[in-house]
Amino acid sequence: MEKTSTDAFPFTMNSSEKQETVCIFGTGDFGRSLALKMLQCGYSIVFGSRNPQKSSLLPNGAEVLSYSEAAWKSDIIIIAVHREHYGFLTELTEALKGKTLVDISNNLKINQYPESNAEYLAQLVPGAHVVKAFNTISAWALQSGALDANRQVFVCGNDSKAKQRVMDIVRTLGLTPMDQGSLMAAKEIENYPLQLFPTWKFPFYLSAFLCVFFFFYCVIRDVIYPYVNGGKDSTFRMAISIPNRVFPIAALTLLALVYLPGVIAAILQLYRGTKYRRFPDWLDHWMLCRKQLGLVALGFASLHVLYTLVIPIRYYVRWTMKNRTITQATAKREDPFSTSTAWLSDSYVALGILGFFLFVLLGITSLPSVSNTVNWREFRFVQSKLGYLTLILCTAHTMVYGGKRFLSPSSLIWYLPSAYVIALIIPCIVLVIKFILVLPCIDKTLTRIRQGWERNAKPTLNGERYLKQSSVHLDSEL
Ligand SMILES: Cc1cc2nc3c(=O)[nH]c(=O)nc-3n(C[C@H](O)[C@H](O)[C@H](O)COP(=O)(O)OP(=O)(O)OC[C@H]3O[C@@H](n4cnc5c(N)ncnc54)[C@H](O)[C@@H]3O)c2cc1C
Ligand SMILES: NC(=O)C1=CN([C@@H]2O[C@H](COP(=O)(O)OP(=O)(O)OC[C@H]3O[C@@H](n4cnc5c(N)ncnc54)[C@H](OP(=O)(O)O)[C@@H]3O)[C@@H](O)[C@H]2O)C=CC1
Ligand code: HEM
Ligand SMILES: [Fe+3]
Repeated sequence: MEKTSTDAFPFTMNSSEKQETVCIFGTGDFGRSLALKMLQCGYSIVFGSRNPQKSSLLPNGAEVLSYSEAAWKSDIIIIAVHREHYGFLTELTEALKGKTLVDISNNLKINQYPESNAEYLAQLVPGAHVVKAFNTISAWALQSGALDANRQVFVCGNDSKAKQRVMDIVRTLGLTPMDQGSLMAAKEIENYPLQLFPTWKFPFYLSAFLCVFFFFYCVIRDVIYPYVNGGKDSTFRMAISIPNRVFPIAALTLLALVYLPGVIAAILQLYRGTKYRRFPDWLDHWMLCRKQLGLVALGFASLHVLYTLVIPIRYYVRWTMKNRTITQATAKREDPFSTSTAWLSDSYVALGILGFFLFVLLGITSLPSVSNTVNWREFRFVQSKLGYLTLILCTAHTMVYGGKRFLSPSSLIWYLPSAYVIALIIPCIVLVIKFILVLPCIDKTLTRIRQGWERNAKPTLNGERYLKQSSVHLDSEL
């Protein structure tokens, strides 16, 4: 078949160049999508198929042969077949000798097989050079061109020439190859698409725990206590009142937990007198999911704002207001205006609004399209300085909300303080330590340590000088 189709014109390759022929085994979803993309980028495609006659829906311009015929047509063969069906390849050992086999397969579960699919393929066809690639790209994304989200193609293989050729193809397709080393890396690469939001796991479980804990805490104080003490049914509070305590408390706690690892890291560096020792794993991982923690916190803060907006239209609130007015009228008693209460009430709402504004600003700067337009220092300024300001404002909002009741023994119910008092513990700890850390004498030492100065500057015995991993990670994340 000649390559004459209109939807397959070359634009990346010089038309005078001889077109490279690539063979694709398997005419399934992925094989077809990849073929279409490669034809558009100027490659000649030969499909290998069990039923070359019956194959349908193939892109115009591609040739379809039997597996054994197709194998002789090209040096590069992309195996777009599920691992379970690799068996037929053993019969083609002769034709595949010295050729580059590209394994693109995925499994259904992490660690489904003892060895990676690519290593299994290498065992089946010992004479071929196996390269792992493309498994993190979906057939749908290849076809629809919606590749903005993920242009990275992880590539690994033992033969560097074969690997280079595959990386060239990846580049020609407008994707970015990421060399992951030898075929030993295949197992990890095969696990990538099977992972479910790995950096979101910790924030997710933590916020679920916080919500459940504070929900039951508030139920005890706001529902069970009034029932036990006066037979009052306050269960309706579980719909809005209690969520509007739980969500802002979760937001404040998570926001504080975004900034806690930074101060722990600073204390560790001061204590050790060097920045060249690796942080413990838990701290490293905590540092790496701060962005996710922050975004989850922003989500909860937004919920709090929405719940707060509906307060005036709530039946319970309107009833309470009306009833108070009637009670005062019948008792001919006036409620004197308290300027200090007015100040407290306006202040805490104003602090909340400002805090939320900065919170949203942090969220906006974390969008890649925005963070790409600011430099590293500007990003740090927003995330670190304005981030602390957000934490200060939100903490102040909560403290002033507590106002005169804050820490008063009368607000204890069954010895339990109000939920927001508990929620203030972590933010206050973070802010106090941060305040100590920015005192000039301590800040000076910390800055010197972070510039490479070491308190005991003699060579370490085992020569281990780890880079501060988390900051490296943070840099590469941007
Ligand atoms: C809504 C929201 C969105 C967020 N989005 C993002 C995001 O997109 N990306 C992201 O990374 N975080 C994000 N975060 C998390 C958080 O804002 C940042 O991680 C922030 O940089 C943490 O600031 P920090 O001062 O605690 O820590 P760090 O900036 O890690 O450092 C603490 C201090 O140490 C200094 N320091 C740290 N490392 C070094 C070093 N190697 N050399 C010299 N000095 C050093 C810093 O200058 C700083 O003063 C987000 C948070 C929220 C609430
Ligand atoms: N779909 C996707 O988005 C992605 C898929 N992958 C990987 O690509 C590979 C192919 O996936 P996909 O195209 O979706 O799968 P399909 O089931 O759509 O296609 C598999 C193809 O394998 C061929 N094949 C060879 N031997 C057999 C056999 N014994 N039984 C059934 N089929 C056989 C068939 O082609 P023929 O009839 O021509 O012989 C078939 O069309 C898989 O390893 C998958 O993990 C990787 C990333 C993304
Ligand atoms: C537009 C912004 C905001 C407004 C208008 C606002 C308003 C309010 C109001 C009216 C209350 C009292 C709720 C009640 O009576 O039950 C409250 C409580 C609270 N707010 Fe906000 N808030 C805002 C933003 C924030 C933000 C960004 C945070 C923190 C991340 C926050 C944390 C809290 C906390 C912890 C409480 C105490 C909850 C409780 O125990 O009742 N608020 N806020
Ligand atoms: Fe890591």
